[in-house]
Amino acid sequence: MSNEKTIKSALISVFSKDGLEPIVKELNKQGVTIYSTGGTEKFIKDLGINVVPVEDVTSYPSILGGRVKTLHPKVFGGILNRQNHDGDVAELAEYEIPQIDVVIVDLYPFEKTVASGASNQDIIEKIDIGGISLIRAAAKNYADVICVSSVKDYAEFLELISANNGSISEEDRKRFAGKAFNVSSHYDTAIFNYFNKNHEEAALKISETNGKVLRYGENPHQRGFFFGDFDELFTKLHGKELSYNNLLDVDAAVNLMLEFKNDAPTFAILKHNNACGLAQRDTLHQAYVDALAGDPVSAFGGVLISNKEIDKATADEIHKLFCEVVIAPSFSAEALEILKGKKNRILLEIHDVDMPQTNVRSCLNGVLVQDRNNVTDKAEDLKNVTNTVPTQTQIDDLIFASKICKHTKSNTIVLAKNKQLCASGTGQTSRVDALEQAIHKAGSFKFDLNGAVMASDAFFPFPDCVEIANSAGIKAVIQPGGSIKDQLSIDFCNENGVAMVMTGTRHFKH
Ligand SMILES: NC(=O)c1ncn([C@@H]2O[C@H](COP(=O)(O)O)[C@@H](O)[C@H]2O)c1NC=O
Repeated sequence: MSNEKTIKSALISVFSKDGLEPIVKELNKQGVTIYSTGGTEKFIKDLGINVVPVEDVTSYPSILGGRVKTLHPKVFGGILNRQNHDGDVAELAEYEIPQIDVVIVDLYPFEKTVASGASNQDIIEKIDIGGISLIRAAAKNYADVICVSSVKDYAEFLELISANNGSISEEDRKRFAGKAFNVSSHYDTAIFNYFNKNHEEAALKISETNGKVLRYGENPHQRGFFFGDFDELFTKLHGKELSYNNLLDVDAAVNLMLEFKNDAPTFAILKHNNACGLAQRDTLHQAYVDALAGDPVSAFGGVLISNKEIDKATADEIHKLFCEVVIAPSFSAEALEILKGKKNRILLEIHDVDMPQTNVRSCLNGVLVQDRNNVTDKAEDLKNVTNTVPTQTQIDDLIFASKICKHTKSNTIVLAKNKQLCASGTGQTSRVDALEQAIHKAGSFKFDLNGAVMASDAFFPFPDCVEIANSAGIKAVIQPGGSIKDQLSIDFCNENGVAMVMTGTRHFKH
């Protein structure tokens, strides 16, 4: 190992004292001089270990309620000096500055304080100034100093110092410096985002510290990574590693099923981010059977999601299908046993947490950001625009179809009947193509579209869609409205006894 340095002194200033004890004991065993701040100093003293208060170095007390305690040339000189620089060494001696070889800091918990709903004043007080400066200084001077900036790194640091009698290589010091700048930049991002809640500054700062290298990206020749806290949303119960495409499907499935979160048992099957089967029934087993009937061909290799615990009867059915992922709020013990029967099948228990309220995607040489589409069409939002008004059953189906439509790639047309997805046209370049695709698909799986309803993600520019739908037996339509030619579609519906409602809300999904 190159340029090993033996630790002789350490500055420790931590908010949370968790996990510190073994480190302090090891440093003490190795005869390291420990400098420390108020609460940390007391913690170390209480362990019966010698510690030098940082005030003895600075000859200043902690002032302004702790806002200034380590911010002093004698502290930062001790960290930032270059040990191979004669001028620095001379100045250290001249000003009686002690050399500091290790800095261990745990910052004030800014993000946790914001998340707790604390007052602005409490949040401001949790902006760590001294700690972040110590981290940056120690990391900058990794040539001589090692910086431990997170509890997560304590175990590794302890191993390093125990294994080599307190001697640490430059590679390790540099690696820890990288970790330190990860901590400091994440911390500043959180602070900026708190100050920039209303986007006064035209800047986007995203900091995800839980990165994961995926097997590959969308295709095997592309690299892929996921940056996010998967474990916050799911408990993975079984199966292989999730791929890039699995993650996209899981995202689509979760967002779709949130529409039915509090409804009767609902089951959805997705392929390539779109629902190819979805049904709502009195039992989950029946919901699954009827979802699968929507398109048993596409369901092969799909992602499955339910809004209720998966029971044995449903698991028995699912087990007959080759599917990549099954997501549910919970699985009964028997269901789990059955579904684990396929080694690679991924089983995810979804937690009851909110999805992010912002969508981000790459665009040109930058990123596009928008609010989440939080509008779900409800019965009270529907405006009857035709002489024929929909029946209650049709209204239920219209809302059901509109929820699926909202989560299907544009242009889309969704056909549904009795709370079952009959077929959809997805991602088509014209609305007529989407409708014709849906009718054709419904025909291939022997759906009788007489009495089915149609949902469209955006308005009908011409009356052609209602004309085609009527010919297929569809008698109720939901769409946002807003075309200058809306009246042509309304007139056709009136002449043919079709009920049409408008929502006023477009649900494009590109
Ligand atoms: N003001 C300073 O000079 C200063 N120096 C270190 N701190 C922080 O004080 C905390 C430790 O305080 P204590 O040892 O008193 O429990 C750490 O979170 C550390 O990041 C400071 N506090 C905030 O900026």
